[in-house]
Amino acid sequence: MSQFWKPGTERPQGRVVDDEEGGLLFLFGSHHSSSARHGYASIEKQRQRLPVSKYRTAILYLVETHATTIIVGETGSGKTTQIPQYLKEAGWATGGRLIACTQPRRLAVQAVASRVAEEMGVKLGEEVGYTIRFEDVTKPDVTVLKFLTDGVLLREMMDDPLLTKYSVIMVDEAHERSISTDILLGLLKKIQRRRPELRLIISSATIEAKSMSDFFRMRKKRREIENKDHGPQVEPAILSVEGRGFNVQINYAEEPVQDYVQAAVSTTLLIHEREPAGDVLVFLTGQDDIDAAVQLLTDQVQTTGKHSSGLIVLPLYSGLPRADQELVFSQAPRGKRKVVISTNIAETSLTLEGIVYVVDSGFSKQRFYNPISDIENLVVAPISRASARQRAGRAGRVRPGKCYRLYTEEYFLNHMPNAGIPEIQRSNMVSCVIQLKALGIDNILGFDWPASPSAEAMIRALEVLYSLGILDDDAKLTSPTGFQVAEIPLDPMVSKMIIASSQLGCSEEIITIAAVLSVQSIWISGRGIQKESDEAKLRFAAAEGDHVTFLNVYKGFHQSGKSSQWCHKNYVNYHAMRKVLEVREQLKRIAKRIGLVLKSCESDMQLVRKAVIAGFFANACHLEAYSHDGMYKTLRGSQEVYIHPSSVLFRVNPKWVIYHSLVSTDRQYMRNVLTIDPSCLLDVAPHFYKLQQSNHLLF
Ligand SMILES: Nc1ncnc2c1ncn2[C@@H]1O[C@H](COP(=O)(O)OP(=O)(O)OP(=O)(O)O)[C@@H](O)[C@H]1O
Repeated sequence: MSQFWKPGTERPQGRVVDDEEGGLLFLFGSHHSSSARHGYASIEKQRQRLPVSKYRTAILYLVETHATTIIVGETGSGKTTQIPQYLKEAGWATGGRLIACTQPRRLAVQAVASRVAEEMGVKLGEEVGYTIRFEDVTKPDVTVLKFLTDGVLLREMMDDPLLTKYSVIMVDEAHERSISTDILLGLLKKIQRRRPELRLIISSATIEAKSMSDFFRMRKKRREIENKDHGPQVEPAILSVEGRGFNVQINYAEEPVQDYVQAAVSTTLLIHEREPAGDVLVFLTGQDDIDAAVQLLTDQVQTTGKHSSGLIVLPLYSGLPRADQELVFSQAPRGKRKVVISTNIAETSLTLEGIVYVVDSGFSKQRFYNPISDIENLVVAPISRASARQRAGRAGRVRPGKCYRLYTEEYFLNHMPNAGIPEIQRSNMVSCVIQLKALGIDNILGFDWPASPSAEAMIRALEVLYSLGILDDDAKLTSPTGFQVAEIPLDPMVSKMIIASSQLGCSEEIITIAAVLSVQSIWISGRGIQKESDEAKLRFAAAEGDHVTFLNVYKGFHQSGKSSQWCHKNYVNYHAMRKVLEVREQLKRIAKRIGLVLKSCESDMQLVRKAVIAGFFANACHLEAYSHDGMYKTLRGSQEVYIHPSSVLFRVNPKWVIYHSLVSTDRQYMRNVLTIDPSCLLDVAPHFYKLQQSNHLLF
């Protein structure tokens, strides 16, 4: 590999722990309680070896004496798995109180909770439990350590605004600055003023510690009052945990790579050919990239035949069904090498035990929102150095590892941004505004954020919510629509579409469509199979567009007995369809809970179209009369957009359409497109559109 790779000079990610007790490779057990096997070090010894264990007393002292403690430490130092246990051991979970530890991602919540349960020798769901969207694995009065996503903790606030059952809340991976983490931090700061006994722990990377500390520092007057009461110190404490896990050798590409998917595949094959045993974790950007890489790896393995028996390739992205996601935790059979190809879902908090090699493309899909055009795009963008370190840190957790960065060292050192932009500053704010409104926070513009979103984005969000009938003239949630939308954990436009479908009598169909829209793509696409997959798509194509086409696919899948062969034959992604089934069931449960009527309209697609328009009327577009290349203009904002090649309406170019989302490459492309009758826009959203005398629709 030396022609392509050059060892880097970045400070090593970790140190090699001395082999005093039984050999490096035998320090840690497997994910699912293997500590007793093969003479592995006992879990207690593993815990003691983690760098954070030397700080146990200091951490407990700071938490006792400070309202907020910010803990900074390298990846793998043991923050997530150990600190909640220390708190429990020190008595913070007595008297019916709970300790919470939040994570930005669902998969990490489950993985960390099961590891901590294993370390404590208890059954998951009893003393140690977790809650993620649609899934609660906790037991009332029994669970004392609870892992949850920050989004779920926000939802808990709707029932218990002061989060009274928690004694300590640890916000983990705060440096990721996910939108939910930032809202949570703003709200926790408010709660702290009303509940001085509540303790916060913010675990963060170094670069963010100072800004977190500034954010939680209270104003002088307040400080003086509270210090008189001899309560905890209100100045945040910062503790830096020194020490890391195992050594990770960093290798950089010698030249910039042209095609990171192909480069990731070649690097994986080289690792497989030349490196000793150990699993590989590859970071790409999204389902399309990952499916393409899985396909390429499988093809190359088959054509060369060289590696055929040795590789097990597993995709990992949020659109995969749970059971498939969990496969990444299983051990590869003896003599086989597992290759996990993942989005940044695996970037933080996860320990995949067999991983020795990490291949980092240097890219991830990131949201970028433009409040002027009101367009939010998921863009493939370079990651930050903080992310690159997190990715490298996925190797070296249970033994030394290697990381192959598919970019040059010069790029890493001189061009890669140090940290990413907080999500709240590059996102559409509609969901966030609804959440705050549902929590009774009316003065959204005056809310104390760790990083303020732009005023334009806020105003845009208020406008959109008003036009959807979710907020009233006083910017309060409407009843029942606004409150119902707040209960559905989806984009408000999708939620509004579901609510409208209940009134129109087509909720069964619309819930299916909403479930399909929640996965990235239900089609199998990739290099070399485009023609076949396009032909297969035509079998389901509906003149109305993609939404109705999805209903045809769902029907076919259902009639086939949910068969994987049927999917394979029709170039439909079986994983994605299983996820659709999962989400569909969850949405039906929520719909029932909030009093929606579940009903099918059979084949009346007019009703389906009307319901889609009720949510997405703001995304209406008109084909430009003079355009020969299918250029549309959005009615609102007059932005140039085109139908995405993956749409069944690509090249059909109907006159009027609405889209679900935009992707930006060389142009702005509309994904998931439906033909509409413009008069319907006036029926459904008369407050939003009006007819000009010349019969043109005006926004
Ligand atoms: N499922 C697991 N199987 C084996 N070892 C594990 C597992 N989970 C954690 N560990 C061990 O515990 C160490 C600390 O993990 P922990 O998640 O607490 O670290 P952290 O400091 O929070 O890092 P990060 O910020 O990357 O999440 C890991 O490096 C690994 O050695």
